[in-house]
Amino acid sequence: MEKISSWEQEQEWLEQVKEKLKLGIANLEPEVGRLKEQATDIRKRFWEEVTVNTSTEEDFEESFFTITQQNAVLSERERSHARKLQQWKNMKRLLPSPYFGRIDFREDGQNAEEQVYIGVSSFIDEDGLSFVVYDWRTPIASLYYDYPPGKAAFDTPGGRITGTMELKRQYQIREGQLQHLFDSSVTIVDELLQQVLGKGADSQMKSIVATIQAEQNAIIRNDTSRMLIVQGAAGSGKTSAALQRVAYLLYKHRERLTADQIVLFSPNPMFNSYVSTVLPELGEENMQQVTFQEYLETWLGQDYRIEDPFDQMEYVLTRQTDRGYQARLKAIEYKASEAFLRALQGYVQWLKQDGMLLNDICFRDRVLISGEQIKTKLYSYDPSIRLPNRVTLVQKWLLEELARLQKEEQGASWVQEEMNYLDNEQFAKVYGMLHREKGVFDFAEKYLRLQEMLVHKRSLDEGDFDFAEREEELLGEMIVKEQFRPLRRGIKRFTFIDMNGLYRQLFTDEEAYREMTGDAEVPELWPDICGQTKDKLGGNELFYEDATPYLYLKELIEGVRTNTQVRHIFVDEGQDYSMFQYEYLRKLFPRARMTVLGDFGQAIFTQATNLSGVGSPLVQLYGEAETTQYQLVRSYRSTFEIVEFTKPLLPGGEAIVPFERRGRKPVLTKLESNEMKAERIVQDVAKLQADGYTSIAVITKTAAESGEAYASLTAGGAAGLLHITKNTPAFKKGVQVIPAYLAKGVEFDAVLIYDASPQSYTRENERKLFYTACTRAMHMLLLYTTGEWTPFVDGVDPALYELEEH
Ligand SMILES: Nc1ncnc2c1ncn2[C@@H]1O[C@H](COP(=O)(O)OP(=O)(O)OP(=O)(O)O)[C@@H](O)[C@H]1O
Repeated sequence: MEKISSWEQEQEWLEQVKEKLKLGIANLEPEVGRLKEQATDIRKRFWEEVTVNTSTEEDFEESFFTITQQNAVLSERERSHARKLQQWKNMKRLLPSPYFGRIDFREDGQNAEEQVYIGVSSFIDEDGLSFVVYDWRTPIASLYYDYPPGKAAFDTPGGRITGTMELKRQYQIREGQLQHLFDSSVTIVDELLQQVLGKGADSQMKSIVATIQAEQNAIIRNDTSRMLIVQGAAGSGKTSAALQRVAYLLYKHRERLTADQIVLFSPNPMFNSYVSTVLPELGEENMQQVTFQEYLETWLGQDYRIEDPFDQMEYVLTRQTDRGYQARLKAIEYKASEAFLRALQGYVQWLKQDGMLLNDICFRDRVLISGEQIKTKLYSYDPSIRLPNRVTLVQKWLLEELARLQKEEQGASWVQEEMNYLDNEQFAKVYGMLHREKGVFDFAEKYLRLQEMLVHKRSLDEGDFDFAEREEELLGEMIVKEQFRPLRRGIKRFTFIDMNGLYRQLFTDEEAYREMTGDAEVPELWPDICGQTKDKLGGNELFYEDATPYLYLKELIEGVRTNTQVRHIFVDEGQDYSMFQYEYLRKLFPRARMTVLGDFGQAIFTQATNLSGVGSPLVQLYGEAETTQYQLVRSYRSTFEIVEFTKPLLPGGEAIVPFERRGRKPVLTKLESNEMKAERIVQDVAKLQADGYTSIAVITKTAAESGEAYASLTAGGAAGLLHITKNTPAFKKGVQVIPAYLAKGVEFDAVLIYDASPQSYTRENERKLFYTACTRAMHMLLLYTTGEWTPFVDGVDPALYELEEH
């Protein structure tokens, strides 16, 4: 390829590439259509083409051979179709914007330099050999992200390649037209990034492939660590890096890894919808997205009503004057701690010797197998066998016992009675069941004949009589079996273990607790904590802070459920998960690698985990050798002015580096009354909208405050406000009223902090909430109060904001 340098040459090249793409698309189009037809056709005619003949061994072999052959042809067609379709889709995706970057690279020892154009997928020329566009995930493309012009190197499966990057160019191409072109040198800031970040917020996240920064690229491409921990400031691109990483892994391991083997844990369902478009935009399928709460519901939802983290948060933030508040706070902290984790492990050791609580297995108000019997059985096994293994043995024994008791039960008088009262419909049902049961299929056939005989009033001969008896026996068996079904199901679900009692038993007195847990430390206010926990359990409810420990204990006793399919777990907002949750995830997904992204500066939940640094428990999860930690300190979301204002809100915030994108300083407005405040906010929102901002959030501290704000702003004349609650399924563009903890992970053009007074934000746990709320703003941040300012603002240099007092 000739060296392309001027704007005209670039335009010409773009036209050529577009032509090539159009040609490629046109060439493939009929083929894609035809292949699809062919595949459906073969599927349709599959059985017409093969005649199955099993009369002799040869015939059978021949049939088998034809089927296998047909199948192979079909699979190949389908594979080829999938490949071609993918190529075709990729070309169509490239057409409006074929590439976003270019590097000219001269490999050491080579004379010629290569011009490498980079886009969202690869495009190979007609010759089938030369790349017109390189996928951003190819090894050579990493040069674009990792280096300024000059000496550079990249890793390939065959080793490291070194050389010199002569040129690094960025393009903005929209609807096939070249709009801008930037050449970067060592000193120039990333102009494309400037442009991208200057745009408005969207209700859905965008991909960042054109402007991935070197520090983010390292995270995206790390493919060696079992555990990858990213601690990054607000707006530093953690979620973005996570999503591009998913796309990278899917590309790199496309032969082995599929999107459903990757799970992303999201902070709330709304966030799911926010990020759900990024991967499809990159031509990849979405990974599985879940919230931890959904997991808890799956495993415990049948037995308990589980509080969700938002209700817990609301309690922590609003119920300071409640009796027992301090104890609950202590409990939340303790139940998320490593100390409690160890205590539960100690408890299971203790249970190995004694103390298991087991439920009677009852049937028709009778105890069939008593808890005592089960206990005796459990402790009769060799004590060196692990508890869950013994529980499994007991389970097996119980199922056998149940089968025996079921047989015995068949002679009981109630069975006879039931049989007499079977109406036609039930009879038919039982008959139907008999028919379905493979083993009694024959019997059912005979039964039919018997019925027929009865209908035709034929007298029964001796043989028939035997048969009727057998029928009765089988009917009896069916009846008992049906009634025993819940018992069997229960045993399979381990309901013979009194889990509620076992968890509750921990929360008795201090001495007993110590004894059962191998001398675990007891937090302050233990008696109150015990009372609260037991009250909840009594009503078959679980506090959020109890749900994971409860599940953890359950798994330690019953054996761990595992999912070996999943290969990658991503945990976003990772600071909001407790060690318990991590420990649980590690056990649940034994074959998965984990990527945890979070910001301790936004750790608004009491059970937060510090992700990085010395003594981070997260590093211990897989051990230091298997863990890589990254720090992201550059903040991309907010303007320079907003970042400078939010930095001092956090201890250690001075390490955060703003990106050079300028805007207005945050505006702090003090008003005399709530009415005036509402009026002013309504005016400000209108002004922001007039200035072209479309995504605006009035952020409150709690859901309760959101309700108030929504009412007072609506009364103040605001129309069409969106009131966001934990049940809102997806983001929409517009003006929203939203509690800070639901705004986690997302962003808005403008943020209005509804009440920045000391009443809302004073306590240490409110500092991070305040920081989280302020850092949602991309371009404008406005704060309001009717009295004093929160002490967190008092600590900020007044030169960093504009103050208006009315
Ligand atoms: N390299 C990049 N190029 C373009 N935009 C970027 C880049 N990195 C981050 N951004 C943008 O910065 C904003 C913040 O990114 P993201 O939400 O991924 O950050 P985060 O670290 O997860 O933030 P938080 O912790 O506050 O939720 C997004 O609008 C994202 O598109």
